[in-house]
Amino acid sequence: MSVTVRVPAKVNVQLGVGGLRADGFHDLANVFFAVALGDEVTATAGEPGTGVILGCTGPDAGAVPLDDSNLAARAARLLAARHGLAEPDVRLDIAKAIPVAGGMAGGSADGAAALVACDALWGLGTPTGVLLELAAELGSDVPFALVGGVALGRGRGEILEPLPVAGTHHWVFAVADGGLSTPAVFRECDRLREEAGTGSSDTEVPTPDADPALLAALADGDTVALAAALANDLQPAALSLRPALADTLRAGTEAGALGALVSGSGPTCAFLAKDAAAAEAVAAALRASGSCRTAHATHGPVPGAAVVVEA
Ligand SMILES: C[C@](O)(CO)[C@H](O)COP(=O)(O)OP(=O)(O)OC[C@H]1O[C@@H](n2ccc(N)nc2=O)[C@H](O)[C@@H]1O
Ligand SMILES: Nc1ncnc2c1ncn2[C@@H]1O[C@H](COP(=O)(O)OP(=O)(O)OP(=O)(O)O)[C@@H](O)[C@H]1O
Repeated sequence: MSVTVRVPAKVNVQLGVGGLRADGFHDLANVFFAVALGDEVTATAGEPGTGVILGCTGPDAGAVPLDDSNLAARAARLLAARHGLAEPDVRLDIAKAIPVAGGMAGGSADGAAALVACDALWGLGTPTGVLLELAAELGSDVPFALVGGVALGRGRGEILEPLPVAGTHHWVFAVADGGLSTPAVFRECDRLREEAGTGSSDTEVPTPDADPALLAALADGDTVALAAALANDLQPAALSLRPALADTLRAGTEAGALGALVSGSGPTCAFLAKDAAAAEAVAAALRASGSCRTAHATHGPVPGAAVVVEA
């Protein structure tokens, strides 16, 4: 028996970053937006004693660790342990479309998908609240991949409030060569704040809040207003570590994108386009510009991790 779950990538349409907390995390005002570009994770019952076996396909499969650090494997073990089950015998096959270490929460998405797939495969019926708790244990971005749509994440991003939205927005994602480490980007953000003399701790940096203009644009389905309100406090840090991203942002804007920003911790760059045809044109221009490895047009918001096939 096997269960396949489809799970979205995210872009942060606002990423307000507070000061460094004593536990090493930053308080966020994190407006997550789920896009149709996504992974699929298939969980298949394994023979007794085989343990957790991982597989990954897709152009970037070689960059995905197929060991115990993989978030899909960690999710399967965490769910089994929560139900008092022994080491699970399960094969997890990841069809990878989300850029790896790209700031689009690809590993987190696979963790969320594995929770949902194993829950269905093992007939556990785990309540949503418990799945969200397990997701938060796996990482700050994992709960949103379960929920999808558009949501405001507070705390380190795991305390979610779904946001009212209207309509569909068309996005382009420019994928860079190589990834950026999320902790390194947060560290660079702190370093730049120290350098600017504003301080970097949570006693010095005000707690961020969601921008009312951004929330109104999302509620109204107004792409032009959303493009004007896009904001990412990690963008200066990502640009400092990878200055060439400025060329990518410029290339997409020159190709007619309404708005541009670095996605989360980067290095993927995200562009809003006025409609599907404009998104395809921006993606083609970005591919031709030589300022990124490839570019994908997609849309959102879309739902969170959900079963698509049970066989
Ligand atoms: C940049 C974002 O993708 C925006 O959604 C997330 O904040 C990152 O979420 P994530 O990759 O799930 O991060 P986690 O696995 O929870 O944490 C990895 C590391 O990122 C840093 N981190 C993460 C989240 C947060 N609110 N503050 C942080 O400082 C910490 O150094 C942490 O040790
Ligand atoms: N299933 C997975 N897919 C991809 N990377 C994974 C996975 N599990 C663990 N990893 C590890 O996590 C690192 C970060 O990968 P990921 O693709 O999640 O980055 P990201 O999209 O930048 O994350 P975020 O946006 O949540 O900060 C990878 O370099 C890899 O070592």
